[in-house]
Amino acid sequence: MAKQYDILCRLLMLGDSGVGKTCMLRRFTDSEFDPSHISTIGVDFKMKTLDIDGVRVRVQIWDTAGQERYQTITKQYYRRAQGIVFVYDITSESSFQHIAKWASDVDEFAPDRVQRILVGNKSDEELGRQVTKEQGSKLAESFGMEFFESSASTSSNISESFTRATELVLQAHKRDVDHLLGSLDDYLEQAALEEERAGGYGGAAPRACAC
Ligand SMILES: Nc1nc2c(ncn2[C@@H]2O[C@H](COP(=O)(O)OP(=O)(O)OP(=O)(O)O)[C@@H](O)[C@H]2O)c(=O)[nH]1
Repeated sequence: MAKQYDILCRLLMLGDSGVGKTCMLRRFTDSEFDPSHISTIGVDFKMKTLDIDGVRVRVQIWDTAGQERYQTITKQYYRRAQGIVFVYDITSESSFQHIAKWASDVDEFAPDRVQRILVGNKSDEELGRQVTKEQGSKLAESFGMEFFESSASTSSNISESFTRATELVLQAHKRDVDHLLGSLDDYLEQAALEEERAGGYGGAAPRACAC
């Protein structure tokens, strides 16, 4: 059977519990928003295929638990990440302050070449805003990251954020794309197996995502 993608790209979402990582991912892959907060246990993932400049990129996005008690588990996933989406909640000053701690963990545990973006989520909650757009932008700049404000609720900048993170990974690997294609074949085989075993997101999502 013909391959449905050219490259597999692995992104990892990091940020405090409750900032909206799972909601962002669901919005991106399933176009859904569920206002309830069920904390992620450990890690979960979803996949979506993007067309970036004619390259079919199968993006595997790992959604990690923000809760401290899962950190030992989640850190094991940093090593294989190619892109990191740091997320804070614009209505939570503490989640913004903690980005420095998430970034320092990534420095310690992720590959040197990992690409990063910063996302301030819940931009629809203007009345509860505790972190200005300028603060977010400055922090991102200080870490050399691109910055977005998003809303999983309204869908604002959700696709843009994940797509940009994927583009950055592709750019970073452009020179050794042949090597990437080879090694990512293994990833896809493994991912397909895991997806089949897990039945997608907690068994609720269809196996083939809307890509
Ligand atoms: N208003 C608003 N609420 C949001 C948005 N994104 C998420 N939420 C709400 O924030 C809460 C937490 O969202 P989750 O996606 O479960 O948060 P999380 O970061 O995955 O949390 P952990 O799994 O514990 O790490 C939920 O009640 C969501 O409904 C958003 O863009 N706008």
